[in-house]
Amino acid sequence: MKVVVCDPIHPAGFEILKNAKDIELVDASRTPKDELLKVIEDADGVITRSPTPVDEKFLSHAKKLKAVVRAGVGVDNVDMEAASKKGVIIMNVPTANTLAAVELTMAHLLTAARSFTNAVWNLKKEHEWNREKWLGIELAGKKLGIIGFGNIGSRVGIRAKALEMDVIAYDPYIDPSKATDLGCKYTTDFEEILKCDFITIHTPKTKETINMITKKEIEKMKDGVVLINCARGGLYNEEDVAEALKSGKIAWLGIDVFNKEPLTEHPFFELENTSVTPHIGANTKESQERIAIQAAEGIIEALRGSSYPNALNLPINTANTPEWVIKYLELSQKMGYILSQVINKSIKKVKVNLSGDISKEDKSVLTFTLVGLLQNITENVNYVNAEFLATEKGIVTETKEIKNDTYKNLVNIKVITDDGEYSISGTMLEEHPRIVEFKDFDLEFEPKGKMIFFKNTDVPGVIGEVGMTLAKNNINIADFRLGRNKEGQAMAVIIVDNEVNEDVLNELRNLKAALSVGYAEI
Ligand SMILES: NC(=O)c1ccc[n+]([C@@H]2O[C@H](COP(=O)([O-])OP(=O)(O)OC[C@H]3O[C@@H](n4cnc5c(N)ncnc54)[C@H](O)[C@@H]3O)[C@@H](O)[C@H]2O)c1
Ligand SMILES: O=C(O)CC[C@@H](O)C(=O)O
Repeated sequence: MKVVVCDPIHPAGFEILKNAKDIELVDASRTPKDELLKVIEDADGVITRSPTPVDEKFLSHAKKLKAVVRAGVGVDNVDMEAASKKGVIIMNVPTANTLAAVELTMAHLLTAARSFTNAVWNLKKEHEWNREKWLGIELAGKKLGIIGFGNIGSRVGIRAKALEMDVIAYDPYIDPSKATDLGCKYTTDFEEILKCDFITIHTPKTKETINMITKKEIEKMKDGVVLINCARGGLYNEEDVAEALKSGKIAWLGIDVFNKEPLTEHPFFELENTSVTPHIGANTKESQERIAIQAAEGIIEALRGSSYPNALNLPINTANTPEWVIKYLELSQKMGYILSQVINKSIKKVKVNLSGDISKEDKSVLTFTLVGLLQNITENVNYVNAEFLATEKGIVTETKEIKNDTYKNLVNIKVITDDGEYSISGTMLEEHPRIVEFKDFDLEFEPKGKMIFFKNTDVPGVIGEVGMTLAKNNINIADFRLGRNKEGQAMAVIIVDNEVNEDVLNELRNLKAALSVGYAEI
């Protein structure tokens, strides 16, 4: 399997990839981005950092791509929808660079308080001894507003508390105790953040957070406020912030990330009251080593199919899913796969009816069912793209909770095609997967092996005729299950040991009592 490393990573990551016997490593970390598109054409996996956008263009060139590891946190440069449609699994390395980003934020905060970079520059490069000019302010006793109180924001809070700042956290998506347990105030009132002496942002770049600070918000801020952004370019509107820096409304901006990167010219670089760094939040020896190791291990595991650490577009996080749920998901996929083999008309609708605790997992059950169902219809279907592919094929899907008094949990799949409805139900009996209904007939069998589904009018002698036909073709019956209905019909599921070809199935179809004959193999 070919893994292309698209951006520089720590040597420890290269070492792991080189030592993996089943991996062919291509180091394209110094390859110009337009040439990279050629290199990734036959890549099974790639490792990227922020300079490599994983967009439609990238994805359309990488025809064999199965997984991408973003060696860092932010995935704002990954087209998640396009990747999911193509069945490409996207993973990131979420906490390996947290401390590095936290410490850079603290550096910008302290720099802002003491005009540190300017004082250093003034003495070293301009050779001036200016003690009066570099009059700073103390962080102690000042209010720090933190927007986004996740891995980085919360640790900035801890450090700011140690510097005796009053910390206010704004993050509508956390439990307030995450902030209050650390001695920080929690607010849902954004205006309260705007009234702080220092404001730092640590959110992902989303539709909601782009331009979170614009002229309108700046007007509500204190005169002489300090802004820090070590998260993503564009969370603060660059033009509006530049204007306020010029007027002195904002006393200082500490910034590591920009709307367009890389860049060497920017209005912020021309201003004295800014500290600017070239997106080095994650750049410490320790963090880069951790990231590279985790990224290399992650891509290998994903390509081997053993696990998908920190996958962002999988329908379920297998690490956190209870074993019993996984068994039901596997059963749903098998049931979908059985139906895909007996149905020969195009699918119009898939209904997943669930009963018991499994009904809480309806989305995952639907995904696994679709993977099974589409297996024979579509190439490269997987858990990431199954729903997209179903929608693309015009298949309507629906999940519903139903009542059943017989089983603790039940999964019923109904597939509607041009020639009618196909139904299959399954459950786990003493931890073993069992089909308990097929095409509205109650019967019980294990979804395994070579299965003939024989539907007939319920008249004497049919079982004998079926047995004779199979025997004549040297097909041994391993198991025989029968279900009957009130309309005088029967359904047999015959599990056989030997190959069953179309001629044998046609012989069975020609038996007088036969109504329909299907075949599936798992
Ligand atoms: N400069 C760098 O090199 C560097 C390094 C690492 C991370 N980052 C960036 O830092 C940011 C934070 O990373 P993290 O690891 O702390 O992520 P995280 O997911 O742990 O935390 C993000 C927090 O933002 C919150 N949030 C989301 N939308 C919000 C909104 N509208 N308002 C308020 N809060 C909101 C979330 O609830 C979450 O708690 C990301 O953008 C990441 O890409 C930058
Ligand atoms: O080094 C990088 O690729 C970006 C690091 C950082 O912005 C991240 O999101 O993890």
